[in-house]
Amino acid sequence: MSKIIVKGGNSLHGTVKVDGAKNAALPILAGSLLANGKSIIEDIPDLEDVRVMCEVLQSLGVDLEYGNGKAVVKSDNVSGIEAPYELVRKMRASFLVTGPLLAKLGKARISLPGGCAIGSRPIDLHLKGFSALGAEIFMGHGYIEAAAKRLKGDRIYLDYPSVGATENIMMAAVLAEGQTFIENAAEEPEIVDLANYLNAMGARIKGAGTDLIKIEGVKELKGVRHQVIPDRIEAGTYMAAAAITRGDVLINNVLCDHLKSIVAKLKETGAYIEELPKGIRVKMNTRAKAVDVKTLPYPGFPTDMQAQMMALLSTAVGTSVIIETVFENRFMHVDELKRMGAKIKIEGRSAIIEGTESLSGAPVKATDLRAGAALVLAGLAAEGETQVNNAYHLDRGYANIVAKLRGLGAEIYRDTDN
Ligand SMILES: CC(=O)N[C@H]1[C@@H](OP(=O)(O)OP(=O)(O)OC[C@H]2O[C@@H](n3ccc(=O)[nH]c3=O)[C@H](O)[C@@H]2O)O[C@H](CO)[C@@H](O)[C@@H]1O
Ligand SMILES: C=C(OP(=O)(O)O)C(=O)O
Repeated sequence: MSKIIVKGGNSLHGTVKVDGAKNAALPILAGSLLANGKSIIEDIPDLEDVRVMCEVLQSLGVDLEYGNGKAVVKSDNVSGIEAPYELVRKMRASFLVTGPLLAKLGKARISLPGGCAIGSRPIDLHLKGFSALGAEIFMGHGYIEAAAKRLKGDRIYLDYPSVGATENIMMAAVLAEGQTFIENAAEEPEIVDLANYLNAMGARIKGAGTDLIKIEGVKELKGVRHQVIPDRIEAGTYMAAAAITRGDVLINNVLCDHLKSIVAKLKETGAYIEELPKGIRVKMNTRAKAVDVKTLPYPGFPTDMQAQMMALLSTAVGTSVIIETVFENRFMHVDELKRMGAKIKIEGRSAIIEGTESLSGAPVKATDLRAGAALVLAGLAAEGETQVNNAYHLDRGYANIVAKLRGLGAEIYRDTDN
């Protein structure tokens, strides 16, 4: 089981480049199932989750080559309809093949994703959407089966603006008969990127990025070339790394428009931030000031940055409150940060963080991807050595994190022997 070892105390300086967005690449790869002909998808991050999605697609009969940030995909001969337990249990986002399979082949059999370390994560909204489009849904033996001869457009109101449900329903609706309206849709930039890819393939989607998405079904989609947007969460993590180490870092390949809530909160902590056409510079001279944060669907503060922000606020002057509204159990990093000397109390969905001048390095354990990132950030600022165990969680979402941080002057390495 691999560990990341961090010796804290170095301020980070220099330039780091962000990769393509995991949360855009995954639905886009799933969406490539819908096309005939070749799609070339570029700026795909080199991540474990991407490799799992490629395995899922290949198991369905997709002709897929992946390497050096590029996937060449041909889905003309897809005949498989099943995403098995062995793959879905590795990555929940595998469930995103359901909409495309249902649209293209009229059938899908997918292992139920189940919960994970951050919450129970039901899929009721995805299924409600498929049913509204005319699919019959059966559940049994840990699998969901959905079937429809041809889906028919409808008006679907999401009780919550779920990212995955919006994407899955959008992908199901692009080949449906007639018009579909998704109301209270999620507005994340990754949904816009997926819609741009599908529209380039010939889909007719309007309103992606707003809470009302209109889809006019078409008969066929054709493969195209597409470049995945930069990862705003990876960018935010390096921004927080600059702030927690009181460094000065230029983060390249970012879209500042996608980072507004993160920029606003970091500015409140006292960071100097300079937005450039394709980059963002974060400089911090003093200890952060305490701030309050509430996670919300986009354009609110992202839940995927909550743990990293908590690491920073653990070292702030004053008391901060973080309210996590998106996932019911996304505070698993708290006990680990406390082992490093952080003073945090949980009250329901709120974490009350009394900033402390210094954290102390300790052996800790990543419980999920962003918890792992938060512990690495805390380790960068802590006195002495921090060992982040179960570091494989970080490989789901951060390509080359150790090399990137080392390039900024961090003393960090990976120990794969244990
Ligand atoms: C691969 C990917 O893009 N993952 C992101 C996606 O996850 P994901 O798409 O799973 O997140 P959702 O937006 O669907 O989930 C948000 C909330 O809605 C609830 N819910 C969701 C679906 C449903 O059918 N019923 C239901 O109750 C979830 O349990 C959760 O409490 O958006 C999350 C919220 O920004 C991010 O943290 C994840 O990084
Ligand atoms: C929660 C995350 O991903 P997933 O939805 O794939 O679990 C994340 O990226 O922080």
